[in-house]
Amino acid sequence: MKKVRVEDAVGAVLGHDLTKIVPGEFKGPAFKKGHIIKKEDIPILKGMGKNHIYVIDLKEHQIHEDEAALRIGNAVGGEGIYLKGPSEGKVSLRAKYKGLLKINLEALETINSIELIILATLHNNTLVKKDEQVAGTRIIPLVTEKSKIERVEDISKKLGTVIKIKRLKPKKIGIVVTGTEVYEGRITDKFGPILKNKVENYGGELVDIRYAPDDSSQIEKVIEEFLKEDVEIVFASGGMSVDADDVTPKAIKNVSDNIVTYGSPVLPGAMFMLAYRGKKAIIGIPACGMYYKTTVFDLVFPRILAGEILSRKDIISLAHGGLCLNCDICNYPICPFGK
Ligand SMILES: Nc1nc2c(c(=O)[nH]1)N[C@H]1C(S)=C(S)[C@@H](COP(=O)(O)OP(=O)(O)OC[C@H]3O[C@@H](n4cnc5c(N)ncnc54)[C@H](O)[C@@H]3O)O[C@H]1N2
Ligand code: MOO
Repeated sequence: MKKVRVEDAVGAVLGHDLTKIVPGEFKGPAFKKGHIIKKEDIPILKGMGKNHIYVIDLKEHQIHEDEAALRIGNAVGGEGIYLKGPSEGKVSLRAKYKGLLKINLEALETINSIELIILATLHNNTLVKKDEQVAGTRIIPLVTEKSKIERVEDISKKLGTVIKIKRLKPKKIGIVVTGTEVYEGRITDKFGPILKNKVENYGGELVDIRYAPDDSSQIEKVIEEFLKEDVEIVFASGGMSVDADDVTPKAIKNVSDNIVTYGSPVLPGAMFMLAYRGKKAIIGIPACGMYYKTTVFDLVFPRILAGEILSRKDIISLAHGGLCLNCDICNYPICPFGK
């Protein structure tokens, strides 16, 4: 540390806390270790009886925690991210808009392998709100080598954007509610309104809810109509499991050219189906989607709205964290489900 005149200390980094005491009123640090001295601090320091202070002698190859955190934040934050701070050496990364958080896990791990640098994030694929904090970063000591920050910048360049937010696009959605009991009016449709609500909450554009009995060709006919009307995502609800009348998977199979999965390693959601006709997704939603507040549907649908074409591997990787706790009050996404 170096002793300097207060007047000469502007821009320098304070080497230790400076305590201020006003009898009966205040005792505490007026300036904290690591604070960068500003011009307006000079009269305050003099008023505290400080004509000289100890500052950290920052060498050419070193960087202060505030600047380091800002540089890491700028290097790792991509589309849809803004920075807040630094505050006490930490920079937070926030969402510019509502969307799907994408974390490059390989890059995240590589960056955190650099000693004394930390970057903590929410889980990949979390649906985040505007202004929500999605990550935080800092270095551990007050000062570190510039070369470490340059490594973070290199990793971000080589491995691609580390943290970004994908916007959800308001895709056109058609719902076909299956079940002869509903089609014939024996029971009131409870599934359609629930799915309509989900579409609205996630920001999709509902075209129509149509009905079909447990007859494969009639379900196919409704799906085909939707596809002709430029619907981009079709939901088919019910009839997804093993009963003699469960024909929805067969209907989806017949109208699709790519079956990604029938069955998902998620509970609730075992009987879920995802298929594509070209880029149009056809989603079979089992009746659990009507009963439980959150199911596999909530893990998959935002990703499809964000423009992702999901593979079988994406569905398989839902297994870890795919068991819902089935809480009395559902706090999803603030829970382990889908993480
Ligand atoms: N023996 C087995 N039983 C069940 C299995 C299984 O593998 N073996 N799977 C279970 C799972 S997992 C689910 S999820 C459920 C339901 O699957 P489905 O999608 O086939 O459901 P449905 O048979 O069509 O209907 C079940 C129940 O819900 C009522 N329903 C359906 N749609 C509507 C609607 N639009 N409005 C109101 N009510 C509706 C329907 O009338 C039935 O009562 O199967 C488990 N069983
Ligand atoms: O598809 Mo059922 O989903 O597991 O309750």
